[in-house]
Amino acid sequence: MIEVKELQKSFGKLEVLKKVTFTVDPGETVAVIGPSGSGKSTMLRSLVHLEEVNGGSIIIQGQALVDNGSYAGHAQIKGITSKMGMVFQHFNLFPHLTVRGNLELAPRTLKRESSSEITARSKDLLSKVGLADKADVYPSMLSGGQKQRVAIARALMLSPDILLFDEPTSALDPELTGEVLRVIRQLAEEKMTMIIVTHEMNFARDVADRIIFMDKGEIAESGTPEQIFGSPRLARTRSFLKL
Ligand SMILES: Nc1ncnc2c1ncn2[C@@H]1O[C@H](COP(=O)(O)OP(=O)(O)OP(=O)(O)O)[C@@H](O)[C@H]1O
Repeated sequence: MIEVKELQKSFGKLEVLKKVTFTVDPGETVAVIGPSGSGKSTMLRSLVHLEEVNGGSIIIQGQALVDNGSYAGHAQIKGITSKMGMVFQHFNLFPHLTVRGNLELAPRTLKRESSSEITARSKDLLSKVGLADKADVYPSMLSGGQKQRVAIARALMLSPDILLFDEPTSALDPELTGEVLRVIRQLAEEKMTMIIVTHEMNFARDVADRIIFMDKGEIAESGTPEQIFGSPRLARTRSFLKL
């Protein structure tokens, strides 16, 4: 369970998040849509402590990352964020490591399990994203869609309870988005808890259990895909979506 309460964030005088409140249940896939600059990425980055907020609370599986504007201690923050994986728009792979090296770096640094267990999981996860034959190549040899699938496999290496995606297909040529969305769809079917910031409206409609529409730092509207895409009451979303 993710609970976000009255989250506030400003960059200087610019108020980017204005008391944003929502919850995500275990196993739920939530898509976050909205115009450019509405605060979607800032909200997502706050959940994994890549941004520090100025007010409000973020409670992940009952543990407060930030409670009424006060951050938990370093160890608790590390414990909470280690349960979350993040996939970025620009993949953020390490160029000097092979695909396998990218997947295995974090688990090998943490040394929580044996080398052979780590190798076995990276092999499994590369098969899961359809890249079993790419283990030993460097990211520069891969297409954008392949890079993003490696990034998803890497995020899964630490067996996260929650996966966050920040516009995972926005940097891809249109013909490469399908292969990435297929992997995310499979994770949704497996009931991974996910928040996906996306501009892919058809994907949001097909895969999300719930859609949050952000506008000017606020949650303007939220609901099931049927409500968002079908209801005449959701006028702001419908106008944004040009429905
Ligand atoms: N580090 C920063 N310093 C100053 N302003 C920032 C910073 N990061 C984001 N902003 C500003 O905060 C606002 C919200 O940005 P954010 O990236 O969260 O929006 P977004 O909804 O994800 O937009 P997009 O769909 O274009 O990615 C924007 O006006 C942006 O310029």
